[in-house]
Amino acid sequence: YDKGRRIQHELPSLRFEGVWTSYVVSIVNCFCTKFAIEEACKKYGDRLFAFPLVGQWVVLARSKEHIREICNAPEDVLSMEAAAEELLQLRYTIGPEFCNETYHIPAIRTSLNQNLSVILPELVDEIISSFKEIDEKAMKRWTLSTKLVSRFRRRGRKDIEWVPLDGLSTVSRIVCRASTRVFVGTSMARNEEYCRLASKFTNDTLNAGPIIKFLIPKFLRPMTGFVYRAFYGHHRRMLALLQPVIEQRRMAMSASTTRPSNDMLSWLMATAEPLRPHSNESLAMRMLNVNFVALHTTTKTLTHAIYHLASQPQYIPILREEVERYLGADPTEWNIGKLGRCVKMDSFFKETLRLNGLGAIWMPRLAMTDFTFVDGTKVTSGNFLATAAAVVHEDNNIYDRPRTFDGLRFCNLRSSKENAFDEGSDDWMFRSTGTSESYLSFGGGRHICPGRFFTSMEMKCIMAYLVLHYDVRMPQAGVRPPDEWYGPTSNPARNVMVLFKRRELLLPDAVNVCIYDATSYRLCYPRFSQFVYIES
Ligand code: HEM
Repeated sequence: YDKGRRIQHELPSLRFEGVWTSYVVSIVNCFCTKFAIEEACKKYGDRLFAFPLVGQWVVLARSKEHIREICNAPEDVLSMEAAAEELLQLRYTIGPEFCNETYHIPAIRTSLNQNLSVILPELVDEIISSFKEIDEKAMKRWTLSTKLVSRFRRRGRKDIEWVPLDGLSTVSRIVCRASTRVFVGTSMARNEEYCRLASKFTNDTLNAGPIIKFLIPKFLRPMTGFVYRAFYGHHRRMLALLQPVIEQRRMAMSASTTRPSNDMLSWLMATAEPLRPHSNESLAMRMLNVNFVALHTTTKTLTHAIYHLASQPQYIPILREEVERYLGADPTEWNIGKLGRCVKMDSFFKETLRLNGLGAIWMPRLAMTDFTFVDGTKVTSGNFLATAAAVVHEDNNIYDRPRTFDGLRFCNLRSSKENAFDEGSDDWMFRSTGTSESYLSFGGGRHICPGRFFTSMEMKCIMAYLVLHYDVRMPQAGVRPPDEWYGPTSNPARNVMVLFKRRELLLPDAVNVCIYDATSYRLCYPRFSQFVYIES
């Protein structure tokens, strides 16, 4: 444990730098990591400093110059793969094959991103279907129980309309179904066992990694990993579910030269097969890994966004108006171009990720050789580096009123720039998928998140469907549940009920009210929450 500290003795660190005192401080820091990092940043300004996490010292960077250098450093100098492997003990939790071969990354980077417009209709279809499923189950249960209660308590109809749903698990269900539809297809998206396994695998892996790292001595880790994998049996269960689908795809691929379907499984097979044929086990495991990087990140972000929306319902009409204007009420007609015009919703997600990202420390890197920054600061081989992302995101030299959630912050910044909406302008910086040294939500450099375009599209479709069909609020008006922190990682609060109310969308066909739209000088009437223009 102390090795990292000793070789980094030339870097400043918060008080208590001794072997045992630093260990105690690291445990105390566990309960207030974000605050402790902020304190250190105040003390050391733009300098690099060493920060004790439990069992691990990490060198933190917050200045633009240092972050840029970390992003630009080659993999064999500052390695992201080695850092993730070590911090999450991926070799033992997921398996050595995952660490040795990462062909799922090019599949996401090229095939998924190139096919976004092709997969959009499937994604939307699954979102509609999962909302309907949740809706029916929850509404039935709630209406029944509320009716019974109301008989005794004489509650009014108003109460019955608002249905409480667990925020995190509802979002998790929708994201899992929508992503799985794009990754494997309809059969698995509707398979309860598959979705449960995909989410459980991520949680188990994220919990087991740090436990193995901090509690198990190195020589016992291979055996612990073996026992862990055998006990949980994620791979075995995934193989049992996916084997028939993989066999079917293989047959379709050998029968014709074209790919059988446009989903992640087919892209993985197409990427892997020319190099060397991959076993069914290997492909099933690879699918688990894609779920590992895709599901919890999207679920967390979308839940945070819904908590913001429900606690600040003034944003609902703003987002709804934008969705009605650019996407329209019929989700089957949504496309990438129309989604791209929803700049307010895009800004809402970007602001959510700024304030409620994945944690206080992002972009971990392991120094494979000694690394010297331009200002002369040297980080010796074997040390971990990372960025103090939460501090950067709440820096008042970069953002105005940085601790306040302003859902339209980036939209306003975008429109304040001349020609920001023109083709070829640099407005990408203000888009949710744009990154810079002051916005680190998707990392940076060669490891920048390749799934950010997909996740942005997915979250926008879900949110658009939500605001079109529901009103949301928190049980206690205006109160957002505080995030839960585990050391440097943050999560949206669990077991929090969000109240949903289905909107009355269906107006009678023969509407006897026409509205004069002053912007387009046309008459229109409201239908399906959209304005239908009367052309002649
Ligand atoms: C809101 C959702 C998401 C967030 C906040 C997020 C964030 C990140 C971050 C911070 C990194 C590390 C970058 C670095 O260290 O420089 C990363 C890497 C990665 N992400 Fe995401 N991500 C999200 C969704 C997704 C999705 C949906 C996918 C897959 C479809 C995905 C696939 C990956 C992969 C494969 C990597 C590793 C890239 C590499 O090693 O080169 N992510 N992501």
